[in-house]
Amino acid sequence: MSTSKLSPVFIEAEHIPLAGGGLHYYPQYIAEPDPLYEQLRENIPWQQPILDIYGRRHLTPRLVAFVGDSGLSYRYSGHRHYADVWPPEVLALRERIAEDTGYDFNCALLNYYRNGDDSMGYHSDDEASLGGDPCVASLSLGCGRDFLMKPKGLKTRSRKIHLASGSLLLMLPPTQRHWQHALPARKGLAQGRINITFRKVVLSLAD
Ligand SMILES: O=C(O)CCC(=O)C(=O)O
Ligand SMILES: [Fe+2]
Repeated sequence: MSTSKLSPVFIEAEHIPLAGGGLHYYPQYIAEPDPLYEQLRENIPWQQPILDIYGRRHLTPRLVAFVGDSGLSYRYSGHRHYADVWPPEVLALRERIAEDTGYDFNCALLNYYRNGDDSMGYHSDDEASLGGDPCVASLSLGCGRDFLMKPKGLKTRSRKIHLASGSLLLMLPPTQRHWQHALPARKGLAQGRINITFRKVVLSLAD
């Protein structure tokens, strides 16, 4: 049997067990995140979709993009989104994450939080098109931000994880079934952050 030397990425990995799920957190998955952050911020065709919440229209409080394998679409936040082609640096990340974790993905949602006013509310990544129990891999670049989690049905958070620049958070099955997560606003924070969540749309289940 071959014994391969573990890279620092895995030595520092933290497993966070959750009742009905679990996380793997790799704080320094990317050694030099700043150039990648700048590159994506400048080159991704960011959009700000309009959300319909109880009949009122709101601009999404962050910028988004959706990339993936050709022809793939994914329904989230009330709209169907068609995948843009993979930017080469995001495709390379997908391949590296698949190799390192054993999970493969066919699309990614990118979120650009321009400053601390931008946010994402509580939700689960549990769309039918992701199949019953998806693994979601979340890569963070730029300003560190708090990521909150709470069991479905509870009002208050029960976990807070500070997502550092260059970190990778794996939300393991069946986390999406039992937990919600959010990225709250942090008033006064001037720096931006980009998060990429890699997902696998199960084509036969696409709605
Ligand atoms: O920005 C984050 O860390 C979370 C993003 C997220 O939950 C999502 O895209 O579904
Ligand atoms: Fe999410």
